[in-house]
Amino acid sequence: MASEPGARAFIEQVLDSGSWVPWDDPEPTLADVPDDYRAALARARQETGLTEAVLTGEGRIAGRRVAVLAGDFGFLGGSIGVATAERLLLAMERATREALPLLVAPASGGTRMQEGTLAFLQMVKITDAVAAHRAAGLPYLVYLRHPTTGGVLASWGSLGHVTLAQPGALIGFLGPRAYEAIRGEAPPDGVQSAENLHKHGLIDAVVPAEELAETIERVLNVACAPHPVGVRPPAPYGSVPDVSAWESIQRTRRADRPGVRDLLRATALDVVHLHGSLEGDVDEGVVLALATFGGLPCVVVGHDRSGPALFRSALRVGRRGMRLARELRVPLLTVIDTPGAALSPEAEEEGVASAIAHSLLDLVRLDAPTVSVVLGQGAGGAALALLPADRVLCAQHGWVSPLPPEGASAIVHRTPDHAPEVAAAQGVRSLDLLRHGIVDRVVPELPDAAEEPESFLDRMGLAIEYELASVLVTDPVSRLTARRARYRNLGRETLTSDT
Ligand SMILES: CC(C)(COP(=O)(O)OP(=O)(O)OC[C@H]1O[C@@H](n2cnc3c(N)ncnc32)[C@H](O)[C@@H]1OP(=O)(O)O)[C@@H](O)C(=O)NCCC(=O)NCCSC(=O)CC(=O)O
Repeated sequence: MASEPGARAFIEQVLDSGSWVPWDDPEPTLADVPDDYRAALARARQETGLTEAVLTGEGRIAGRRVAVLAGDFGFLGGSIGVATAERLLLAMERATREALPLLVAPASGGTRMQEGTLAFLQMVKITDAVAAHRAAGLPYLVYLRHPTTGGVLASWGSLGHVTLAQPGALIGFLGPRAYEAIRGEAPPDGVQSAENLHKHGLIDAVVPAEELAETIERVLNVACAPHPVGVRPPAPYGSVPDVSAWESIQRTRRADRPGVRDLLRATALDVVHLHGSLEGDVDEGVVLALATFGGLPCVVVGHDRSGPALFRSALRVGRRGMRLARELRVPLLTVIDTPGAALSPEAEEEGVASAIAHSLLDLVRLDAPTVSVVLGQGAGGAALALLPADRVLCAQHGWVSPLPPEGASAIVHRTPDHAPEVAAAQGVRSLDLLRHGIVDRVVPELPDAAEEPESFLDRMGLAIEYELASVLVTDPVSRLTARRARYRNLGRETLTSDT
């Protein structure tokens, strides 16, 4: 790929025109530098007009203040020495102090070889500064430019709430020059490309620099959205019709029933689809996105009914969504629409049950406000893993059952043929869920979502907006207390005492 435009060109391309304000100190200096390194530094300064391999400062994206840290590969391969690290550190600390989102855009050969191990260990303090910034609830956004390698990728380049990359960029841990020297052969073609890492769940999206500002704007519209001051409830819906469980189940299985992607398309704004766990898991069975509903922000984790059965990877992607909601301090919206988790030898061996348990563990105690929506099918542990929330909405034909009704019938009757009666007896319908306090509000379908997708989705979008507003205005301590009490008390009214 053609050589990377320098840090200055990148900054000009991405920030609002004329908004850049540099933060860098004039000339970082190192004592006791060998002559050849001193000469290389002087040459790099002369050739690039920069004083170090990173530029730091602030500017605006769509009018919003953002701190920016950009690497310049032309300066000693964008490598990180002690002075470079100091500059990064000071900028990260200032961004945290001034409560600014950070956009970091490295282009680097990694640790500066001329400075050796002391430079290598700088990764620790840079990572600590990233941790402090994230702990302050501030968005940390990464744009990986060509090339990004070594300790930069293995520290501040891989810790984004959202990670984007330049098309065609070489991105890898051990860069090809070192790989070939150490392993005696060139790395296979294409492995260290932005596109390949995206495919493997390590990068959310590959975005040209000229489109970056627009993507960052949407991310910040979600991550920095103001909280509502009040809540306007939607009109009441009237009573929930008494249709059979089996009729609802069949209606939710219609191929043309709208799913989470349709919900986002029809009712949300600022949608940024995220991809994978950023730790190497990808799963087409789950949607992870940032979005706003009526201006209210949320992280969306939803089952994609058009995707495959859920494996452990889907649950890991979901848990990333929970972490994002907690760290960015925005509500989590989960959308349940699954015929069930993968039932296969591989799923057993990779621990799908353990993944469900860990998802549930994270969700029941999640600090962030939570709203869940039973949009359609809600079979088994895969549904449960996303269900518990401060507020639970259910589409009229949505249902929740311990396993697919045919499986329940097989356990009780040794044949799947009694699924309709078993589903009725198990109380899986929205009407039953409402009666038991498992859901708070049932959103009508007239007569079902597939027959009136636009108006159903509008109704659901408004209901979500209302619930997001109500969880956002509730004080966090009482919200968490109420959530715990709700699940603690579930089903207790059905107990009798002999004494
Ligand atoms: C990044 C690259 C793909 C870029 O290849 P290119 O052909 O475009 O460029 P290049 O190799 O000629 O490099 C351009 C100039 O930058 C210099 N340069 C590159 N990386 C450097 C570094 N880390 N320290 C000091 N100088 C560096 C080169 O010497 C060269 O200088 P001149 O022009 O004067 O000759 C390659 O350099 C590469 O594969 N590097 C290895 C990356 C890597 O594995 N780093 C790990 C470092 S250890 C580390 O970071 C810690 C860890 O891994 O945890």
